[in-house]
Amino acid sequence: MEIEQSNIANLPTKYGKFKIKAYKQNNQEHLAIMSENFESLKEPYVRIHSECLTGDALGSLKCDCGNQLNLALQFINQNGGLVIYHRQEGRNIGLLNKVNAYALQDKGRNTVEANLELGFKDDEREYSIVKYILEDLKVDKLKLITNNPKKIKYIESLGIKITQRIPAITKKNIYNENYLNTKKEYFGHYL
Ligand SMILES: Nc1nc2c(ncn2[C@@H]2O[C@H](COP(=O)(O)OP(=O)(O)OP(=O)(O)O)[C@@H](O)[C@H]2O)c(=O)[nH]1
Ligand SMILES: [Zn+2]
Repeated sequence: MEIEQSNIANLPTKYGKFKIKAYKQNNQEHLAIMSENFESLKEPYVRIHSECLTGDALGSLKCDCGNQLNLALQFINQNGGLVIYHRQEGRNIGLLNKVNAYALQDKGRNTVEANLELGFKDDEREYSIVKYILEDLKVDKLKLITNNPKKIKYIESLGIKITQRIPAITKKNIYNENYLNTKKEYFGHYL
């Protein structure tokens, strides 16, 4: 697998100062966003955040992604660690297909039914680039910020030790209630 890497650069943000490094694999560009003390940490906090343009950049209320990203950046800036911004939009079906899935949700399908109706699996994400980034940054032990038990299993199956799970819970609203219920009941998220 051919992976291109950037140099490390400074990124001051409203949450505080970070260092960033980019990785490119098959036209998907991912980002490692590190706290300034990252190199000195033996067991960093890590958030693997799947891209959600509508939630992360547009303030969509249909999901919890934007709030989870804000929380994670704030937490990691204060407590030390790494956010991997994993550019697998729409659980890796891409933005156009996610909008089609949203159109089906407007007609009453839930997030899983919509994916299946479009011919996709319920979740198309894969984590090989995450393994690569963690190895590159010399992380073999971490505290993972997630509610997703499947994500924990995937990361552990890559040979990475998770010593603690930190919940990433955000507020419900009338637009994301169904989405969060499906995550809890179908995917088994700790919500
Ligand atoms: N296909 C599809 N993807 C969605 C939908 N809503 C959000 N997403 C994507 O779902 C991904 C986030 O996955 P989630 O299931 O919310 O959470 P997770 O990453 O598995 O688990 P956490 O670590 O607990 O956040 C992002 O890539 C979003 O773009 C949807 O209705 N359909
Ligand atoms: Zn989202």
